[in-house]
Amino acid sequence: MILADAGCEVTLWARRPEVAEAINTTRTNPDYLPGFVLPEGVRATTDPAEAADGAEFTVLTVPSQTLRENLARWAPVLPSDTVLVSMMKGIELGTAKRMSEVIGEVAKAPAERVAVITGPNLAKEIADRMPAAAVVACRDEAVARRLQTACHTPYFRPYTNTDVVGCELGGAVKNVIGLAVGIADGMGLGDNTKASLMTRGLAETTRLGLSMGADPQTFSGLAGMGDLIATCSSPLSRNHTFGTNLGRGMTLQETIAVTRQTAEGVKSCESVLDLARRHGVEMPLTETVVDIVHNGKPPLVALKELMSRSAKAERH
Ligand SMILES: NC(=O)C1=CN([C@@H]2O[C@H](COP(=O)(O)OP(=O)(O)OC[C@H]3O[C@@H](n4cnc5c(N)ncnc54)[C@H](O)[C@@H]3O)[C@@H](O)[C@H]2O)C=CC1
Ligand SMILES: O=C(CO)COP(=O)(O)O
Repeated sequence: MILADAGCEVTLWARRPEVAEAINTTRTNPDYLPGFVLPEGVRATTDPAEAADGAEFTVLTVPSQTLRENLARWAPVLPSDTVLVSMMKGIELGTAKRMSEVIGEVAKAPAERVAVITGPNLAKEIADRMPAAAVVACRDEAVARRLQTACHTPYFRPYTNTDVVGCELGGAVKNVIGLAVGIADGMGLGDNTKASLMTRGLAETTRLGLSMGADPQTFSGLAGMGDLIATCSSPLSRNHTFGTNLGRGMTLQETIAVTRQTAEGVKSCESVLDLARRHGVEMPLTETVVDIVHNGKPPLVALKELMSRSAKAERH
């Protein structure tokens, strides 16, 4: 929608023929976005070759853990000069790779042809054309500027950044912190708790980023603090909502059963922790989320343990 509103011709690839058909005939996706009419410049197909044909930008937004498998199928039909754009906020399980790394590897694309769009961009608010800012990151600033122009609309204001690592980490880790804040909300805890989790969550994200060569300033920008605020404040966030259900006492299986859309942090909390261990970085909040979500630790026990960690200086 944003790309079409900015004047691009857009072809969506859809898995199900009925979804492509609905988009082409009624300009709606009744399953995922009922009530929203897509702009004229958007059409859909189930044929990846047709979707990719002549594409200046190829925007990838499948659930992170399915990217490798999907992209392996699409890679042969991608134009050799297309810029591959990730909007995914996850880290691959098993390899602990960022999505841009998976893209580079599977599509054999150099870093100059891989970009990221991230920031406080809750889907429903974007579909409502409510004003939002975002970050368009690419190692090659000229490519970031081209993508910035391609997605700049009166309601969507993208800023460029060359710190791809920091932008991706900001997006992936905020989902984990969003789960933590949701759990706290579900437990009936207050705004002090929420603010403390968000701030210390950003501190551990920055710590990880620094160890991976990211620019620390990225984390106080839209890809870091901005996205963290949106996810941790909004009932529209799937990660936040997932956490709230857990905090209210639902089991993991019950929570999964009532969650239809992708909550990336549920899987990525494990790969973020894996990444942290590979870099020798302590991430106590991420570890706590993994314990609650995957190791069955009761939230109240996890909270007590978190609060009784040894006292530290704030910078550590
Ligand atoms: N929804 C949001 O507000 C935002 C989401 N993102 C990121 O976008 C990425 C995708 O999430 P959403 O589109 O929001 O999730 P979603 O759950 O709304 O949609 C996922 C789409 O992927 C399809 N899908 C599921 N499994 C698949 C598979 N194995 N192969 C191919 N397609 C598959 C689904 O049919 C659906 O169309 C995530 O990494 C998320 O973090 C980023 C910014 C905002
Ligand atoms: O990333 C998002 C907003 O920028 C959306 O967050 P959720 O995936 O938790 O809904």
